[in-house]
Amino acid sequence: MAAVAAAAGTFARRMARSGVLFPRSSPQVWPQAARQPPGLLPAQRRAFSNNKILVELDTSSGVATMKFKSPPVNSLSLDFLTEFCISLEKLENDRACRGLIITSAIPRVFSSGLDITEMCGKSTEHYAEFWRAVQEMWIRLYGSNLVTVAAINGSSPAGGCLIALSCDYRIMVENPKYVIGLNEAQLGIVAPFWFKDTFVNAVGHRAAERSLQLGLLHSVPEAHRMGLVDEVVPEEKLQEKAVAVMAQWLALPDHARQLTKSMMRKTFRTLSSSHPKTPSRSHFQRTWRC
Ligand SMILES: CC/C=C\CCC/C=C/C(=O)SCCNC(=O)CCNC(=O)[C@H](O)C(C)(C)COP(=O)(O)OP(=O)(O)OC[C@H]1O[C@@H](n2cnc3c(N)ncnc32)[C@H](O)[C@@H]1OP(=O)(O)O
Repeated sequence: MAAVAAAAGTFARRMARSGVLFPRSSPQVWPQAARQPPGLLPAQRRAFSNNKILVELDTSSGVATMKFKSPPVNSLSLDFLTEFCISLEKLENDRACRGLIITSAIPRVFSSGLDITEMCGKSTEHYAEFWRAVQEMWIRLYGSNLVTVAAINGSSPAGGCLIALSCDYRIMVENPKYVIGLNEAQLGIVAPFWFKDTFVNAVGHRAAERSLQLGLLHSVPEAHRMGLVDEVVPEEKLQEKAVAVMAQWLALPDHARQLTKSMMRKTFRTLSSSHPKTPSRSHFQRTWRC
């Protein structure tokens, strides 16, 4: 318990050092981008970056694109998760931003999921901090007020799939080599219940039960058929499609869409507010035999 509290403090300090203010206090009002003072021509693009993630915000459309750029496979390390939360928080606090497209700058991989090296041979405090960061990433993304579109341009197992599932809409590139799913059971581990709930929410109970028990990684057509991804496109059309989908979602008043999203995801937010327990150090070590 003390380790979890210490981890929460460390994570909060990392976020605070970033200069990010949170939590967001009031819902945005539509349309953000139209509320620029008349006569002032704002810079159309803003960008910020760290060594894991690049973010570009087009202030004229209100749409930001977040690109994962952490070679070799965009694994979700503690640093990555921290940078992710900081970047998301910055966008949430930017009145010019209404929508976020998440994609990868690494060829063939969207994200390989949780960084396995973070879960081996580390201290209790480290596991607690890491686990806290995993939960925080999900809570913030799943509960985000922004319209979130996952433009999945590569394989996306386990935690990578969770990121996609936490978005409002998923578009995946058609490629016979790409797979997506919660494959934890194949690794001999159990997907945490909030991974499972997010999955069930997208594909329904029966499909989730089969897929999770077998730890399946689905091909793109299969993922599309079962509703794990909403749309499939050729690689060269991905960005154009993501922008078109975003425009469709942003055509609605923010407050109505946000309240609806919040209503749909409320059960999860209630669950998450109690911060599911961190697995113990011995659990990590037994799981990964390290
Ligand atoms: C106690 C814990 C309790 C519960 C946890 C439950 C929740 C767990 C969620 C997770 O997300 S666990 C992680 C699950 N992830 C995977 O199973 C993915 C494994 N990786 C792959 O399938 C492939 O790497 C790929 C993403 C499809 C990419 O394939 P590619 O052929 O392009 O690359 P390659 O396999 O050669 O890998 C390159 C390089 O990257 C390292 N790697 C891969 N995945 C991870 C990872 N998740 N974490 C850390 N490192 C990873 C891999 O070892 C290679 O390293 P090397 O070059 O040094 O050998």
